[in-house]
Amino acid sequence: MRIQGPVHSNVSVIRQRIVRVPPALCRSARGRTCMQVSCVAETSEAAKQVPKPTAGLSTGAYVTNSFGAGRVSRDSVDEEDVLELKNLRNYLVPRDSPFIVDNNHGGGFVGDRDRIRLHTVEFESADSAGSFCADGMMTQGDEDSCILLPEWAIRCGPRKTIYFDPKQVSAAVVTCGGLCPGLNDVVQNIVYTLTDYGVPEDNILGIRYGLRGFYERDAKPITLTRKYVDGIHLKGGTMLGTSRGGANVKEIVRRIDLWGLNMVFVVGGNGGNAAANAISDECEAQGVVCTVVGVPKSIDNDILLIDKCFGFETAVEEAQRALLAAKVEASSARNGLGLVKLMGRQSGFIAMQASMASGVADVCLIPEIPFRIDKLINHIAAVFEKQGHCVVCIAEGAGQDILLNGAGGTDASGNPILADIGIFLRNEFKKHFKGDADIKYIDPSYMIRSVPTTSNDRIYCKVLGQGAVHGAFAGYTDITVGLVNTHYVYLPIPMIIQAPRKVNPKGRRWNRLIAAIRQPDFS
Ligand SMILES: Nc1ncnc2c1ncn2[C@@H]1O[C@H](COP(=O)(O)OP(=O)(O)O)[C@@H](O)[C@H]1O
Ligand SMILES: O=P(O)(O)OC[C@H]1O[C@](O)(COP(=O)(O)O)[C@@H](O)[C@@H]1O
Repeated sequence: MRIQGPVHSNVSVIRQRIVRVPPALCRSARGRTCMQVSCVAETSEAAKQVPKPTAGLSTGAYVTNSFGAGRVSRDSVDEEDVLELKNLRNYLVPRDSPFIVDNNHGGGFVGDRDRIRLHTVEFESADSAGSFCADGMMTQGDEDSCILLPEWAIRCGPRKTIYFDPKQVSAAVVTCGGLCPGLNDVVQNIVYTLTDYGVPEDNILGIRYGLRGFYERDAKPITLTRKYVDGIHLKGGTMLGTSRGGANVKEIVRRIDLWGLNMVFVVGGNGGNAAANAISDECEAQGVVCTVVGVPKSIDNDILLIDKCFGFETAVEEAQRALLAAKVEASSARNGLGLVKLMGRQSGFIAMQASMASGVADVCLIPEIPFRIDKLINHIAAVFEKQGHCVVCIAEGAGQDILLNGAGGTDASGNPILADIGIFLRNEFKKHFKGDADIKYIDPSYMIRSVPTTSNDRIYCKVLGQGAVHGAFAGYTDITVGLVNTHYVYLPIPMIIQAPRKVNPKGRRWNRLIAAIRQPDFS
């Protein structure tokens, strides 16, 4: 549907509120994420400079940032402290959900005001582990990058009131970026859920080979029927195809308009969600009423706020197999050294979790934590001394700073092209240990991301596929769906694409690993 003039979607971001913080509240904020606020408020001169509450806004203790308001005190929670979502409801006609007849199979519905708490831990003091940035998220893995978040996120799920007539829905599904276990599962469940609402099968398009498939002549979209997607979850990869680059957003929106699409589902990572956001904005600018919903995919698990991306658990399962193989090889040789390189361009989640899960890694190196080769080699020598062999796990993005010939440049999507740290380290180890170590190098990267999902991920993908469609029928747009604090929520896409999520070098998860494997500091 096209309307005259630009669509002004019905508010999305938190209302801007800058509220004076009483010193008492600042103290109760335990000197953590609200630092910026409390520092200002504790000095009386500075406090005078903090704007007074705007008329009509309830007094609370919040500070605004680009996408949300940060909570300062739980006492002051009010109705609006929630990550609001964009919606197109002003342009759509509300109606009953078709599932109302049997109260959604007896399971009931989710209300628009149902919400999930984003701040779940109450810390005793600023000394408690993890208390820093407790009311927010870190975008860069360091303390300066802490962004405050509101208290709540809107719950994902089916609503009693929907904003599209299922018979009039024309939807498209696209997968983009690198492979990840579960892409087919998500596509399948989007199709199943759309047809459950009553969307005619002929009206569901599968876009081929990523975003370029919207407009490239040699990759015509396919019709996604239930029969077509039956059983696709048993295979790895994506039956739609994927690619990097090709995000010609104007051209994409031209096709959306031409084909009369009113729902677009983008299954992608930080890049894919950025594309979804750009498509949503362009639709808005051109007055095209189409809801755009992302499903966050990242084998690197590097999406802000999301507990874990679909496929990540499967990837860890596969990755730890490579570590187990490295252990068998290494422990069968005198001074055996098993070196395993895993994916993780900017975030070391796979390496960290696989190392922890395997119980055989002696060293884990991730992009977030720099290391020195001499210190690493000394440690490996010490491990040889103690146990006769050593297993080293390295994420592909680690140690890029020490590589002599960085690959440089970017791929078609603008992601940095990395130099091969695995080969480099293997050569360095060979140079150093000469004939005194038996080095086996394993790079299972593409094997890991091409497998079908394990059962937990399969279930997760089902919920995400269903949730994406429920969000679209609810009239929301520019949203993504994910598991946050073990609940399914909708998040505004601009919130999650600010930066890739990283392992917190001072966090409990990393700390548990290095304690378990007794890894010293290599910096
Ligand atoms: N900032 C952006 N704006 C619009 N499109 C983008 C942006 N970043 C990436 N894309 C597009 O999103 C798609 C997927 O991005 P990519 O980085 O390859 O994978 P991922 O979605 O896994 O991060 C590509 O087609 C890419 O061109
Ligand atoms: O060889 P490709 O397809 O560019 O993929 C390599 C990259 O894909 C990843 O697995 C995931 O990247 P995306 O999330 O951008 O798809 C990275 O870990 C890895 O660097």
